[in-house]
Formats: sequence, structure tokens, C-alpha cells
Amino acid sequence: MKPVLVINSGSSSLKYQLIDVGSGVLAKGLIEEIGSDAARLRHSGREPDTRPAKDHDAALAWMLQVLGGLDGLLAVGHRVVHGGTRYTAPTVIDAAVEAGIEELSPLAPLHNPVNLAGIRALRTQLPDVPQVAVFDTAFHATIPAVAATYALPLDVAAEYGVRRYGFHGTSCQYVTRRTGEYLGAENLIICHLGNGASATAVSGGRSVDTSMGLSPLEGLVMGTRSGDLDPALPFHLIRAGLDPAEVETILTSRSGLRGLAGASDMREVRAKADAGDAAARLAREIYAYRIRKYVGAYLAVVPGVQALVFTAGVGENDAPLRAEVCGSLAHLGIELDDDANRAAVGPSEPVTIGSGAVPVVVVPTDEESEIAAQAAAAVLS
Ligand SMILES: Nc1ncnc2c1ncn2[C@@H]1O[C@H](COP(=O)(O)OP(=O)(O)O)[C@@H](O)[C@H]1O
Ligand SMILES: CC(=O)OP(=O)(O)O
Ligand SMILES: [Mg+2]
Repeated sequence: MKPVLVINSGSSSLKYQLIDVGSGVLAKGLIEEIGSDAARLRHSGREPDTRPAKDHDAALAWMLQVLGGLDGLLAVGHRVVHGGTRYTAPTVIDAAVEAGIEELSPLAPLHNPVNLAGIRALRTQLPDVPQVAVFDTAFHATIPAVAATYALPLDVAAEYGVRRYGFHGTSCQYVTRRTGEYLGAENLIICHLGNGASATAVSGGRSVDTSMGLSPLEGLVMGTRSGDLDPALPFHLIRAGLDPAEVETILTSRSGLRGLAGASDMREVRAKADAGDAAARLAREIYAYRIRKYVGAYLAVVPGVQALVFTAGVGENDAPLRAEVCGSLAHLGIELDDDANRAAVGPSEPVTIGSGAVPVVVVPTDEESEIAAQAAAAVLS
């Protein structure tokens, strides 16, 4: 089959993979620190490189240069974070879809604008190749009204599209399938702990609740996002004289680990904590405590949870953090095997790290292969 180019843009990073859906990854790369004078590119089979990349357009141009002639692509698959209620399946992108993604930008300000930058750059470069949007919200379209509805006036919610959408859906879909293959389990609590972080309750293989809501700001503590807070808090800050846009920037870009510990990258926070930095230690405790609260909540929501799943950068690599989350949950059937947990750092296959009543597993996610498969299916259907 002809290959699919997958683009996964984050707020300051660009991940890409060239994938043959039948046989696997042909090339992959990552550009980090976009927006700085020293953006870093790591591309399979090349020496790492550094150069200025002031925005995602510059990073995309760099990626295209490294990938060289992209003849004969089946499709470009884009991870798009917010699809609202309109886009619940992989969608071939035309002008109307692009406008739809743009309309949703205020609800995912760190993501949809950079997802659009990718779509536009690739359309200019490869006008004849179909482009497919795979939405982070799609897997959560099954969340029932009882979990998706905020207790607001119904007319306000309807008029402004206010509901729980949920994100990291492509990752959760992949992880749900992998966990099913690995354990035969379909009632899960998935902790996707990356730059953004979320917990998802899965029942019968379908999403029934998730910690992110109207936007990817709600829920767990993240790299730069606060997660849950008192809804009165923004008003308190605005009344005290801060500008609403400033408040949004504080909550989305200056909070979370960055706000608490001065670094958004968990590796850095961990290094600081290990070196005795009290703020970094507390930040890791708060991060783990918030996850624990959601695990408790979802044990109450999903009948017969069959596995607690850790995935994404922090979930797959940070064994002490997983121990901090699970350490006091023995009364709920969650017990880590310390040796297995310590050994599970960046596994390439699912691995069991706790075998109490609720098994605990690390399942490496792979959003890119999922996007490639869904994009290929969308253009071939
Ligand atoms: N060995 C590790 N120990 C702790 N955290 C790690 C490790 N490796 C990666 N991470 C963390 O994972 C996070 C990034 O996760 P990732 O899933 O790549 O995020 P995203 O896809 O949202 O950019 C960062 O906070 C990074 O520090
Ligand atoms: C939706 C979201 O938070 O994505 P990421 O973790 O890639 O920032
Ligand atoms: Mg991610």
C-alpha cells in the first residue's frame, strides 16, 4: 500500500511519521522547542540538528525538507484535537472541514491552531494528496449524557456547545484495543500521562467518562495546565484586575508542573525532586494525588474494572510516579509489584506491573499508527 504521512502537532512540538499501513514505520521524526532560536530535530537515521524555528510553519518546512520528495502518498493523516459534536469519525478535509476546525480553536487554543497550520502547509505542498483529520474527541462520543452534561442551564449549554467532549481519544482507542488483546479486558481506567494528561473510564471497550471536558484544560495536573480548579477562580483573578486573556494564559500555559515546579517536562521535575527541591517534590505529589482521585472516582463509575492502565510519556516511563499513585490503593484491589514496576521503563509491549484484584499494566500508546490506519481506511472507503 502507498504510505501515509502522519502529523501530530503539539503546542511546541511536531511529531511526524511516514507509515506503510501494511508493514510499519518508514521514517519518523520529532521537532521540539518550536518558537525558539534553537528548535531541535531528531529524525530516524540522522544526526540531531538544531536551528531557529519561530513557529509551526517553520517547523513544517523543516520537516518537509528532511523528508524530501513525498511522491506517491496515499494520504496525510492529521491529529486534530477538537472535533466538537460534528466530527466523530475520521474525516477527509475540505474547506468546510477546515473552517469547522478553525471554529473550534477557542476550545483547544494550544492545539487546533497548530493542527490547522499542519493541514494548510501540507495542502500547499501536496495539493493532490487527500488529507484526513483524526479527532482526539471522537472516541469519547460514546460518553453518556449523565457524564457529558455540566449542571448549567440547558439553553446555555445548547447555545454555546458546552459539554464534556474529552481528548486523547485516539490514544485511548489504541490502548483499549491493545489491552483487550493483551488481557482480554474491556473495562478499564486509562491514565494517559503525557504533556497533556487525562484519565478515562472505559466500559465494554467504550469511553464512558473522561477527565478532560469542554477543553483539554479540565482534570489532571499537566505540563503547563492546571487541570481541575474552582470555577470561581478565574472570576476572582479577573475581579482583582487581571485581563481574561491573561488568566487563560496562566491556566493553560503557566500552570501545572511549570507553575508548581518551574519546569513542564516531568523528567526535569523528577531530577529536581531527586536533588531535594521541595517544590518539585510537592508538584509530583500533587500530580499523583490528582490521578489517585480520578482512579477512585472511576472505580465507582465502571462496574468490574479489569485493569488500571498507564500510558504516554510519564505513564510509560516514570515508575516512582506510578508507585506514588498506586501506593495507597491496596484496599481497592490495586497493588503494584515493585520489581515489575521498576523494570517497566519505556516498554515496547504491554507489561503487567501489579496483579491484585485490579491488574495494573503499562501499555505503550501509538497515536501515529492508529491515525495512519484510520486515515487509510477513510480514503479507501
Ligand atoms: N523517563 C521518563 N521519566 C519521566 N517522565 C518522562 C520520561 N520520558 C518522558 N517523560 C515525560 O513524558 C512527557 C511527554 O510525554 P508524551 O507522551 O511524549 O507527550 P506529548 O505526546 O503530549 O507531547 C514529558 O513530561 C516527559 O518528561
Ligand atoms: C489534548 C492534549 O492535551 O494533547 P497533548 O497531550 O498532546 O497536549
Ligand atoms: Mg501526546
